[in-house]
Amino acid sequence: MKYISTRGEAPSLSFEDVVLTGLASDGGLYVPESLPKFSQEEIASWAGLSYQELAFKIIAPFVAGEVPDADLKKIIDDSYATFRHDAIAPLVQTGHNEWILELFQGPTLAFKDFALQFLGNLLDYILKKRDQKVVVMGATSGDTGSAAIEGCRHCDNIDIFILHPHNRVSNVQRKQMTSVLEDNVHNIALEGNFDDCQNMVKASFGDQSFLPEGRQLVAVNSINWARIMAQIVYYFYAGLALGAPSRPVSFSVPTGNFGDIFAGYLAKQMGLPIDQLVIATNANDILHRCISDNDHSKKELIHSLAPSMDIMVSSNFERLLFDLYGRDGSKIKGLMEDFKSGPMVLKEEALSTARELFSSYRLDDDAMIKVIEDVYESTEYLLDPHTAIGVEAARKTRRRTDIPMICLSTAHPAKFPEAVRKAGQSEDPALPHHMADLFDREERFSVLEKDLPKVQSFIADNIRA
Ligand SMILES: Cc1ncc(COP(=O)(O)O)c(C=O)c1O
Ligand SMILES: N[C@@H](CCOP(=O)(O)O)C(=O)O
Repeated sequence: MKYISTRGEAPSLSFEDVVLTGLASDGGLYVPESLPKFSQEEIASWAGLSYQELAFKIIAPFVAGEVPDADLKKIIDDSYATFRHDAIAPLVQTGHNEWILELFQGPTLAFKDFALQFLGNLLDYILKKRDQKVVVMGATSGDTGSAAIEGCRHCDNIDIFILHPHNRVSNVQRKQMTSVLEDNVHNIALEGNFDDCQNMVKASFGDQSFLPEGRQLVAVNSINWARIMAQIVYYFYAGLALGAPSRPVSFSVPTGNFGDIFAGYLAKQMGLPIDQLVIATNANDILHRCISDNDHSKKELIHSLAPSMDIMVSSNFERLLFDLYGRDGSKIKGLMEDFKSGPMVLKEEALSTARELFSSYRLDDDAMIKVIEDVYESTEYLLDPHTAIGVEAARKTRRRTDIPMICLSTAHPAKFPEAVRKAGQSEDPALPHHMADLFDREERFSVLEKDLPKVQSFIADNIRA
């Protein structure tokens, strides 16, 4: 299996090399040269497999033997051993044929654990085998950071630097990151927004000369292919649990960087019968505007009560565009260059395919709060703000009620007490037992200006020998 860049100029890479990178050298994102495809019979034969067994079936073709099967199975087993629910991704019914897929049962209470506990173990394995040390640099709007830190904190061969927007993540999210005090973990609170953090990460991948000799950057954001790959699994898992492939299923996905829903799109290309894929956005609605009005233009980022989705430039949209433009890297290069200085306008054919593939909907904070209230009143189920956006987007855009609609619950409500209180809850939702003392833990982080050379010197100064 080879991995190629969406901008067509960077060298193709093997699986292990693609895991050890982030952006391609031409600024593009890596994707597999071709996707594994599964027949309906093969998918049907997976009914009843455990999450870990299914993960192996789906991930192994992408690894293509570069990691021996027994080692890959162990990495998968270790990665999901820390989840709090035996089903790993349990389903809960909230309405007629409407389901919540709880993706927050991992150690840091968000869907990011599915890929990042796996990526942490995979990196540890590859780096030990190669006797190599790397620098992980990531940007977070709150959830990727803690999941990546949890996945990498025990890796001797990794120094990890996570940039979060100062005062723009919830207190629980900040504490989860900044109370990890291992020598190899560094939190930077950047005086800027998530897009500023993400831009710094991307710029640093483009020019890594600030690093000591022999070190390279590795991404933990969804620009890293391994993130997307691991997220494909739960689409198959939920689909199989609700009758696929004998019947289709639909998904609604709270969306920011477009990684999670892109994994759903890939599951569909690989053979899972998916009817609808709903892009659910908060007020930072560039993707909804793009699908509904062909308006993919940047606006000022809004600070919302679903802060993890406060993202304007959705990195993984480029991976979809690559497919929509016939996998022609030169066209994507041109589009992305134009987008630096103005809106991106999709050509008619690409837009109409995107509209066949995706529905979209946007919710602002007031509407989202009302959904948390209403769902709690009718079911006593407490949604987190991001999930609430997904649930309402599903209800508003659903075409067929005879097809199960699965709303991805991307975070635990305890991470966002502010929104939950506004939705009428008299107490903050309880944190799980392993985090009960979170607010008593010591914190360590550095506040830095939005200045790339300063951030890069901070990183260079703190890399262990
Ligand atoms: C809780 C939560 N929901 C939804 C999203 C959006 O996911 P994606 O960026 O993969 O679109 C994120 C982060 O991006 C998140 O942390
Ligand atoms: N919501 C994310 C933003 C980063 O997205 P990623 O999936 O590309 O890592 C976060 O919580 O950090």
